[in-house]
Amino acid sequence: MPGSTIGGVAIIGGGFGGIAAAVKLLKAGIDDFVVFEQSPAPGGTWWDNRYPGCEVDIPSHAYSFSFAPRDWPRTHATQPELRDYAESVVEEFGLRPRFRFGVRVESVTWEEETGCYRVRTSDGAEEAYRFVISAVGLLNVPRYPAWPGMDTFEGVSFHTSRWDEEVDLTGKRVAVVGTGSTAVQIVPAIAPQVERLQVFQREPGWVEPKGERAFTPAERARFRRFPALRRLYRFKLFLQSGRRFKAYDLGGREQRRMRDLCLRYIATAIDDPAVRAAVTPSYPWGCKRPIFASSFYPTLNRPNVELVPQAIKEVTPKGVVDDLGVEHEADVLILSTGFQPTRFLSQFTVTGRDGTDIQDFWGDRPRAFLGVTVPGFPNFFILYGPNTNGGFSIIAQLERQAEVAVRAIRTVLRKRVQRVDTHPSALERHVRWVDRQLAKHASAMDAGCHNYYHSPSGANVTQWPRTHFVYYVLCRTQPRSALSYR
Ligand SMILES: Cc1cc2nc3c(=O)[nH]c(=O)nc-3n(C[C@H](O)[C@H](O)[C@H](O)COP(=O)(O)OP(=O)(O)OC[C@H]3O[C@@H](n4cnc5c(N)ncnc54)[C@H](O)[C@@H]3O)c2cc1C
Repeated sequence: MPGSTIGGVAIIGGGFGGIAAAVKLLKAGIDDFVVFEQSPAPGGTWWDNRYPGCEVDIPSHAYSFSFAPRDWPRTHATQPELRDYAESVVEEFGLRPRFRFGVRVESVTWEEETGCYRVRTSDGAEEAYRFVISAVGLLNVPRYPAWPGMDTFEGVSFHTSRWDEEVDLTGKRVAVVGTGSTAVQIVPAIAPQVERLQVFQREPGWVEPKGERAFTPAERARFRRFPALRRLYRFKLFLQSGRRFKAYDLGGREQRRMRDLCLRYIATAIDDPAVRAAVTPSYPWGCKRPIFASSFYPTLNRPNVELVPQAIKEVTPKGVVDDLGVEHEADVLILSTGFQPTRFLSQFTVTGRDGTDIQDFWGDRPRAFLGVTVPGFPNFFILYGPNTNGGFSIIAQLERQAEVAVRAIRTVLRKRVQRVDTHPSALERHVRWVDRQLAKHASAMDAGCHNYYHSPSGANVTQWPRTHFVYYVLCRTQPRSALSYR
């Protein structure tokens, strides 16, 4: 764009990924950046998901930034606490003036002549930036089912990530569709309030008690007084997650241990033998995302709650029809049907060198070196990209990705070159390694469950196959030979 000013870094998305990128840039001494966020506030996942009972599944001292420790009141933070945390990190690092809230990025297009991306936004602006960091998340675009009759429903219907706060559920007949990580939080939270709650389950998940509790005042005081203790506790949580990780090995002892733990939990927490049978999965632990919930199973014992172990096949004006053809009337239909994680970067168009659209480059197999860079898309970085989901705390994974991006940007600036790009062979090697690791993983395509990890051709495109420590080491060591600067 001749004559126009060229910006430094455009960060797209103001969730924890965008915030991590912004702070890492500042810490590297790079302060020429902007964060585009379509919502009116930071937080991403924790801004969008406001359903009753929403909270994180993993311990908060691990699910927080290494550079922004917090005096967490509970082992697992609630959604309002996490939203507040996002706000407070934005304040602490003075990021607010860098945010452009309410602005959606529509496209980024590489321009060979200027060595910049043209960034087009929903407010009609077009600006040039030397670098782009995409932080638009993995679980950001809701998945709406295509059941026949959906638009004929006379009650109220909404997706869990678009919770309608105007709707009072008191005394209503409510149908929750889905029994994944979100539904198991909503069901116990709304059961005492509604007249009748039907929970539709297509396929059960392996559920383990979460063990959430408030920290005692003494524990909190110790963490405040001795920050090294808190760091040690965080480190211990990551170490323990390494043991859990072994359970993904199908033939291993840990796999059996996790199954037994979950089976014992079913036996002790659920009264009705028919419900116990219905919630018992027939596939290996770890095939689907493991579910952490301490109050879901006990809630199924309530007289006003019914588990319907059937998928939905149709919606009528009065309710839903299950796979067996039985109609269930409902006033409110809550779609706990998840997101569209395999459609990476569907939120905006990315055009790289020679006018290549990233979706054409990917076809049915979204792939990126370490999940972050893609050959032919210079100076472009993806956070929470292909095959990075897992590794315990996504915040930790996001920090590693932001570090890869910021180190590369700093190298471009230090070497006074125009661009950084990825050797195609480095990407192909990385993908082959990921595929080899995932072939032994409980989430493999043929392990026998429905999960959200696979693209239509069957490639697992979302999951990181090893622990966070392995990711950490690879992110520190591999970019040196995989990235080229000129
Ligand atoms: C209900 C739920 C529970 C979860 N629980 C856990 C958990 O227990 N542990 C865990 O590790 N992870 C969990 N996750 C995953 C969670 O998404 C990540 O931990 C993390 O919050 C992802 O941050 P992000 O910034 O990458 O993406 P997001 O939080 O999704 O943020 C992306 C941001 O990009 C913005 N955006 C998207 N497109 C555009 C555009 N074109 N222009 C401008 N802005 C755009 C969005 O508005 C959003 O604010 C959970 C996810 C969900 C949905």
